[in-house]
Amino acid sequence: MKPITFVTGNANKLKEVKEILSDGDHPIEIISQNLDVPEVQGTTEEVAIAKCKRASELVGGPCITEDTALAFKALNGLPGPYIKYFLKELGHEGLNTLLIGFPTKEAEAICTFAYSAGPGTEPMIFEGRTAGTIVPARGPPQFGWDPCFEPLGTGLTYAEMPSEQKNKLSHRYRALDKLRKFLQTLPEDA
Ligand SMILES: O=P(O)(O)OP(=O)(O)OP(=O)(O)OC[C@H]1O[C@@H](n2cnc3c(O)ncnc32)[C@H](O)[C@@H]1O
Ligand SMILES: [Mg+2]
Repeated sequence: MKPITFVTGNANKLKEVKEILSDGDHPIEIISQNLDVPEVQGTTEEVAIAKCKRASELVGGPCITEDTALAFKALNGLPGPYIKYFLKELGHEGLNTLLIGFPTKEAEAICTFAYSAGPGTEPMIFEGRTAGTIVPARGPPQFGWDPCFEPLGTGLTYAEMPSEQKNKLSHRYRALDKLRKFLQTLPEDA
């Protein structure tokens, strides 16, 4: 199948997407474009759809984009799609501090891929979720909030896991599993 263009400014996302999609019987080749696409406010779906529409206009053809949200149960899903700015201003410690006084530290990592067939078309959405707990940072701080997210039942934060382990249970893996199945149905000349 033809390679697909992934528009992202995040090198860690790109690395994981390549690892996950190159694995298995039908590897999918990724071409990346590092473009800074403006992100609107709204639900994770609204943010993902608007970003993919804009990305396909910039690319001038089909593309995929990805949005990651971290939803705290005690905060009714916030910071959600705004986690990037919360992490930047508050750090790992601040994310924990936010939850002081709340009875639950439960959170959900949400990955939303969007596929656009080209400018002017309505993007399709593929979502993956992984449930976990917000904990004081453990493990190498290489990728975003990985050190303070512990998926349920693992006893390890994302940052403490080998990448093969994260890539088998992550929000990103679960969304890509759906996207992969869809991409395989596209005609060769799409
Ligand atoms: O260009 P794009 O693809 O938008 O890349 P971005 O870094 O701006 O990414 P988002 O807008 O989706 O913001 C998500 C934030 O969550 C972080 N993040 C994304 N996936 C993650 C993961 O699997 N583990 C930890 N942090 C992650 C990422 O570094 C950002 O700070
Ligand atoms: Mg972004």
